[in-house]
Amino acid sequence: MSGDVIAVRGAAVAYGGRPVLTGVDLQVRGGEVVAVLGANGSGKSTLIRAILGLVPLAAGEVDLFGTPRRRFRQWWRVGYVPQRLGAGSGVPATVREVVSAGRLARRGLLRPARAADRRAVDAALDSVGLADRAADPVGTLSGGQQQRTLIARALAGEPELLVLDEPTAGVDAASQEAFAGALARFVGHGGTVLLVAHELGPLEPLISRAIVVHQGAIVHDGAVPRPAGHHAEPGHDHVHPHAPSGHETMWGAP
Ligand SMILES: Nc1ncnc2c1ncn2[C@@H]1O[C@H](COP(=O)(O)OP(=O)(O)OP(=O)(O)O)[C@@H](O)[C@H]1O
Repeated sequence: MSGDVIAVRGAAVAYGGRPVLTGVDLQVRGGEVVAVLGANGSGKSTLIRAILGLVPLAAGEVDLFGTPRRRFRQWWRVGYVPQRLGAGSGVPATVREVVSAGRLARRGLLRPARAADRRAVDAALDSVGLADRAADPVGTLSGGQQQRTLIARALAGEPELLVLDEPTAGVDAASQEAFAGALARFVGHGGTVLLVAHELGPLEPLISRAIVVHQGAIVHDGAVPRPAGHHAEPGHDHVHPHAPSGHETMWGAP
């Protein structure tokens, strides 16, 4: 039994027989903020989805909070922010409704919301700077604000571990700053973070460790690597989460 929040040993994932991750070992300890970097298609999202059990492992093991993931039931301890809201879902939910959904794992579906639930939702909205938009339909928000809504939904559950897939990809500067602030507060309260990032931007000072995924394997685990090539130039403004193939990212080949 380890004190790791996440422990991955020898993990492999294949889609339709095609290996996408192989031989992945990763430990994340309590209080760490670990960034998962790598070129488009390298397997970053697949890694975090495998950790959460959203895609099956072809080999290897994952433990969450010291429990084999197959037996892990305490999902309120984990907040997950997927890559983006489904475009044009047409659901006219308000920001507060979406964020309140983050309380469900805490309170169970049948028990009515209590003051503590409302407080947690208010705190989460505040933390991402959306308190004044709480009553607005999510669809009227900018992409960055919608992304912040998903982050608030995860924070509302008061998780111990936050797993985020490209939380700032294609997001405006104000939303990036708001997210960095929310993350700093979460970490300040002892939270643990695993996040996929294309570029770190204002998150960089918060990152305690970076791993780089290249062609389905972890090729670096340690300090945040230095940006390379033209992406390192001041003023380079990369906002495309999914660059066309052939376009090298700043975290490209090791
Ligand atoms: N559901 C799926 N079915 C089949 N192949 C998939 C599926 N999801 C991802 N892949 C493929 O697996 C590989 C890794 O994808 P993944 O999304 O993990 O990469 P990524 O590093 O997160 O990329 P990006 O930065 O573009 O999000 C890619 O070649 C991708 O096309």
